[in-house]
Amino acid sequence: MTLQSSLPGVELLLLTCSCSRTFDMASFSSFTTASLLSEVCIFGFLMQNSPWKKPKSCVTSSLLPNTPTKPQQWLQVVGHAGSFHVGADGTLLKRFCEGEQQCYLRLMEDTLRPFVPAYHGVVQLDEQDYNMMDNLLTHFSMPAVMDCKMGSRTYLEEELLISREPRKDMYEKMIAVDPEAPTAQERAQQAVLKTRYMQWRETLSSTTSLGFRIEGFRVSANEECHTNFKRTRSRDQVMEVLHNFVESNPHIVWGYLRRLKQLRQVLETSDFFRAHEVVGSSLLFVHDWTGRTGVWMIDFGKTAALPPHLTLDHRTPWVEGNREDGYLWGLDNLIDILTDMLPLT
Ligand SMILES: O=P(O)(O)O[C@H]1[C@H](O)[C@@H](OP(=O)(O)O)[C@H](OP(=O)(O)O)[C@@H](OP(=O)(O)O)[C@H]1O
Ligand SMILES: Nc1ncnc2c1ncn2[C@@H]1O[C@H](COP(=O)(O)OP(=O)(O)O)[C@@H](O)[C@H]1O
Repeated sequence: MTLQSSLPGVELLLLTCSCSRTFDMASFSSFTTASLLSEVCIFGFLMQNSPWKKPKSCVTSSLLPNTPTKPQQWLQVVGHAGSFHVGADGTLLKRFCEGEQQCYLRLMEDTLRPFVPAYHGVVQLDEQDYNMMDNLLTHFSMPAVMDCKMGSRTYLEEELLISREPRKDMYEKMIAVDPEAPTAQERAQQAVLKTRYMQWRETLSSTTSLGFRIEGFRVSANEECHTNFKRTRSRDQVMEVLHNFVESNPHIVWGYLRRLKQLRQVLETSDFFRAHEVVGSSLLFVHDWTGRTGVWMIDFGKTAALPPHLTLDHRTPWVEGNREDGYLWGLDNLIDILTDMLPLT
């Protein structure tokens, strides 16, 4: 397979991946380390400037001015702090997750490939593995970026079955939004179960009512990231946020609609999509002042392969056991709302 990358080691790496669907992680990692040594040196250099350990929302990063390659901007709208490094040549490193790696390997051979960041294999940095992928902001100029979490459920079914300790951090996040939300028992424990927290977030936002929610966006480089959408639930509220993101520019809305309709068409026939429960995955919206727009699927950390006898239509409402995720239902609603944002002709 030929890859869109100027990194020779990376090409070699993916050739290895695509030849063998199952491989030994340990030998894969050491191969990676050896073949990408020069890249890792560059990443080591970049680490001094990386957003490691910064707060969870909206982390910006750019490469040093004397970096030999084109300077890159990167913005983390939401997600776990400390999971990313900006790589060289338009790449991004995300802390390794084997499930996500498996998804990217399959996606590189699926019709969805143009709708996800190109995947370049695993690299190792300070004994930590990373999945290496394209930085989707690379070809934009001072882009506006929005993260929409897709689907009507944000936790895996299997998480319901695992009995976990109630969490104090989630209790704190809950009362920060609504001090009345915890039950008497949760208040006494000062802790909530993760699935209870996730379900509360779903019903408070548009996840339950529309099958997607806006996690955050930033319109221009000199402004803050907006992430205060935990209570953005109704269709009208969502539309208002989308208007703010596109600055009511119909040209941008058209661009996004075209892309989302193409994505929907491909999702409806994708082998990968039919055979996976896609939970917690986002659509990353990117546009810039030139009018360029793009949307990609990102975050496959909680995307799980289904047993061979099971397929999903991604629109049927979820009941425990059917594993439906509401992804396409959410995409239908998102397309509908964007369509209603266009001026009447
Ligand atoms: O958005 P807030 O309200 O902060 O809640 C977050 C998100 O739901 C994360 O999901 P995602 O990664 O899909 O954005 C989830 O990560 P995972 O479920 O992926 O782990 C976090 O769980 P913890 O990582 O367990 O804290 C949870 O605390
Ligand atoms: N390939 C990418 N290109 C550009 N930005 C990305 C890419 N992947 C993730 N991001 C940025 O990082 C954020 C968090 O990504 P995500 O994969 O959802 O992380 P987490 O698994 O920690 O939730 C996104 O909202 C987006 O801003």
